[in-house]
Amino acid sequence: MIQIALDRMGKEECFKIIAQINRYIDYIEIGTGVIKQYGMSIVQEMKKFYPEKEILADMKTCDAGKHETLQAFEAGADYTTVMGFSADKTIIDSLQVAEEHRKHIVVDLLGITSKDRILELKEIGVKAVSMHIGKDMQGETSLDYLEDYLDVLEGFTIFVAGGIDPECVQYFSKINPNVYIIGSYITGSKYPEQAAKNMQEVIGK
Ligand SMILES: O=C([C@H](O)CO)[C@H](O)[C@H](O)COP(=O)(O)O
Repeated sequence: MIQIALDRMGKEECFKIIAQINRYIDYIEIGTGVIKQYGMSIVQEMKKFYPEKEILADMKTCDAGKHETLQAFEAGADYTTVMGFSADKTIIDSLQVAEEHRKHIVVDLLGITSKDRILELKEIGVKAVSMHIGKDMQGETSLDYLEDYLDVLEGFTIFVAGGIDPECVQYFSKINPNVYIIGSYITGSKYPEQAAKNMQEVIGK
């Protein structure tokens, strides 16, 4: 499945892109910077326009788990993100809110290299994780490391993110992701619809 990540763009452009690529995507991510710009109202509007899509608010919560998770769900998000390096209490509080609302938490593993931490996350009840290479580290990180995590990722729903384009899908596919998060390859393209179609063809449904 494909999640489009809407980052570094204005509200009008976010809606324009989704209108163009709607048929190729399953999840719509409202990026962290976009939420910082517009607040929770853009999450609310996106869900109103696309109720059939899974809406993920990329809150990147690292403290005040209960409050921020509630903010995302009350705005209509189906998924919200919590950072893997957060205190266990933050993650557990977020998971609890998700359970109460029958919604979902994706724990973002940005910056986490310890397999033990991933196993701890499983212990405390995390169901979905995102193997994420941050914007500022893309191009500096060899993607070969991904398959070293296959054993500890077993049993999680796996999201992958970080500069994914048709050429590097082969590296990410080694960990059998459930959801590919694609941002700039589509949103930075002159032809977003064609780019989204390319990704769908490479990834398959
Ligand atoms: O989470 C993201 C990043 O930290 C910027 O906020 C992006 O949504 C994610 O990396 C996907 O975008 P691309 O890397 O541009 O594909």
